[in-house]
Amino acid sequence: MTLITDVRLRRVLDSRGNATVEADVLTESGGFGRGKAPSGASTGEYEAIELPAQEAIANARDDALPRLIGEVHAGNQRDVDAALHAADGTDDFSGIGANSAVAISMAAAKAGADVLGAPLFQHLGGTFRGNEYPTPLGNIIGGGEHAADATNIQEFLAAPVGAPSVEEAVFANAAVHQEVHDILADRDLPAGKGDEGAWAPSISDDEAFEIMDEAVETVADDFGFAIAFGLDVAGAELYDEDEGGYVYDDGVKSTDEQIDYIAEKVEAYDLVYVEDPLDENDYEAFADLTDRVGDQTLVCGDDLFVTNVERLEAGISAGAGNSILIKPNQIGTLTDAVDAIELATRNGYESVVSHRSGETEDTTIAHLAVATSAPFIKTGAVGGERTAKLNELIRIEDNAV
Ligand SMILES: C=C(OP(=O)(O)O)C(=O)O
Ligand SMILES: [Mg+2]
Repeated sequence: MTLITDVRLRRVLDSRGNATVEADVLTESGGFGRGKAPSGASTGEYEAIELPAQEAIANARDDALPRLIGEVHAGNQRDVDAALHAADGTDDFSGIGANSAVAISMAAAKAGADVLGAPLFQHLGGTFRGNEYPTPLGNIIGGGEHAADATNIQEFLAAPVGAPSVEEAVFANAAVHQEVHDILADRDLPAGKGDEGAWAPSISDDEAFEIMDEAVETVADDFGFAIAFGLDVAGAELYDEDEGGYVYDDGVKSTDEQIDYIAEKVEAYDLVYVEDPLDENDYEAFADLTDRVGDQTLVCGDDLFVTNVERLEAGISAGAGNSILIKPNQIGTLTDAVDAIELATRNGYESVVSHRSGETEDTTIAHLAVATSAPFIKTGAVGGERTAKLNELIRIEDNAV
């Protein structure tokens, strides 16, 4: 029933106005699924390779489609993703492009769900899934590679850890976003938005910490549940070996100083989450920081692990981090992403399913988070390509998908 009968690929826009890959998968019995690839800006050195959209489409048409059409069932995700790997023939998807691979992988999953008449999360996770919902981490203030002339730390993230429902959590994050706008206006600080919709004022990181602290406290009082916050430091973007460490506007921190700095911020602000606090090649420094604060906060590897089971295995052996960011396009297929989540879970690492800074209206990651009972999802706070996922979570919770 789910035999793939056609795969159509086209170039569409992402949220930055760049070209990305959209895939449609059709099946024998009329099943249909559509997936779109997101795209990073602060990409990890070890990510699967995104090719220019037209090149990825041309290569996938030549190499992947003959291995899928009439050959593979969309309902068997492992077969679909194995065919994509076989068609690609490299270990980093530089043949057909991780953007073509992930778009087809997600489209096939949706076609499989369509044939079953089941929600995507249930097709991916099974019938016993759908009762646990991730806490959304909402990007509120940001800079780094996502906005010029703003904070050095890439993302200050609201974390509504006490929310009684996804719906309340999503609205709390939006309220923190509005509250920060009001605080910035009171301080006469103009701010545009970065790529993910976070405010991008020209302020120091210290001021951003203060503003976040004030905003989450105000909104927590209004909503009546605990809201904490966290960070994506995007340490690999700050790290410069030639400069001898992590380069901030107010100076360079050595690795030991960076560890102290992050540990102090965790203590001072009760941070519940710190992503990529250190460079993507420094498992040892990640392990040192995890020793220091791993019982108080999630130390999450994004560029460190790149959703890759081998890099995660190395991290587990080293004691580096206690959490992994899961970005399907970083590794190329849903199978690889789920394998990384399952390895993480078996080893006590928390999974945080994540968007990219360049996004589309695709909602697959909302379903993936529910399907795998991921405790967190990072997918912004406002902006259409972000609310597409947040609103889908609300619908999933409401049994409306
Ligand atoms: C979402 C992120 O940004 P990008 O997509 O630019 O890697 C991130 O670093 O976690
Ligand atoms: Mg990151």
